[in-house]
Amino acid sequence: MKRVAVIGCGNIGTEIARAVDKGVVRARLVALYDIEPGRCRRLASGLERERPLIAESLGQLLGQRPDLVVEAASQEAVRQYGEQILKRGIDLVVLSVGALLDSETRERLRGAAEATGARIHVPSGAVAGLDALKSMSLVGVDRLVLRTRKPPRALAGAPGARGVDLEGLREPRLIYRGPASEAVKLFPANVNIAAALALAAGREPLVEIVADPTVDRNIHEVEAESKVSRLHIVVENVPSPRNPRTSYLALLSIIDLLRSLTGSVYIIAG
Ligand SMILES: NC(=O)C1=CN([C@@H]2O[C@H](COP(=O)(O)OP(=O)(O)OC[C@H]3O[C@@H](n4cnc5c(N)ncnc54)[C@H](OP(=O)(O)O)[C@@H]3O)[C@@H](O)[C@H]2O)C=CC1
Ligand SMILES: O=C([O-])CC(=O)C(=O)O
Repeated sequence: MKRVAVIGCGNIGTEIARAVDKGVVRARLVALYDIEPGRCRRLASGLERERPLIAESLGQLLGQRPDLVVEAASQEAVRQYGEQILKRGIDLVVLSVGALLDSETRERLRGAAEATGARIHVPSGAVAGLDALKSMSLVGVDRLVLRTRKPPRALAGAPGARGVDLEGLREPRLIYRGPASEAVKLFPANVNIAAALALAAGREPLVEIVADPTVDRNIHEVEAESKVSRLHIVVENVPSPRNPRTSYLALLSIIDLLRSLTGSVYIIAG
């Protein structure tokens, strides 16, 4: 069985650990790491099958010889640890995909991966259509737009929503319009999918974010045009139970990716 280690013991790290513990992902969970080790201890205490090492550093985590490391922490964590993991020849699943829109970080990680043959994996998250976008990118995507509509509480705390009276909103309000590379800095926990779209399409989407008190779902609309196809996809997602920012579909897409990477049947669809 593949050996998996997780960086970040918050919402998503917890879901991943539980999925491994329950056998939904057939792998061994060998190490956990977080800035705050107490979070890893709490998480590990709820696991039944195997107690992973609570690492005090990245070095200790890598000492457990993982085949795969999942970053479920922050864009900063991708910048801090990504290169060292890949340089050891270990595959990396990046959830804070926004970090990869910074060209310096992306090229550093790409260089490390190419040097060792390790791979960087990005989940499809809360959207669909990455498969078609990747195909369209072979002839060039001429236009790409992501319109994200979330209930105000899902946007609370984002640097880009500072100064907006989210609680007082009675009607939908456009609170951001601009390039994906800026959107992922201003809304780091809300539009990682903008980065996944950019990587698939080979160009940045224009991102619009609407705080909408009339909806209870996270809605993502993708429009793309190339000379071979026009794409229009709308995904209406139920928020995940523990974190309204994250769509439940995004959690499932991460579990599904891990099942593909650790199992013997590999269906490539994203
Ligand atoms: N690709 C996708 O589809 C999606 C990706 N995401 C992204 O995944 C990441 C995890 O999300 P989520 O689980 O909800 O976040 P949480 O905040 O619940 O958990 C993240 C944990 O990682 C810790 N952490 C942050 N930075 C570091 C670091 N440099 N080194 C070690 N630990 C660190 C945090 O500590 P502290 O709180 O002290 O910072 C926290 O305990 C986020 O970046 C989020 O934006 C989210 C949804 C969908
Ligand atoms: O889950 C969602 O709706 C999208 C999201 O938070 C992200 O991509 O960061």
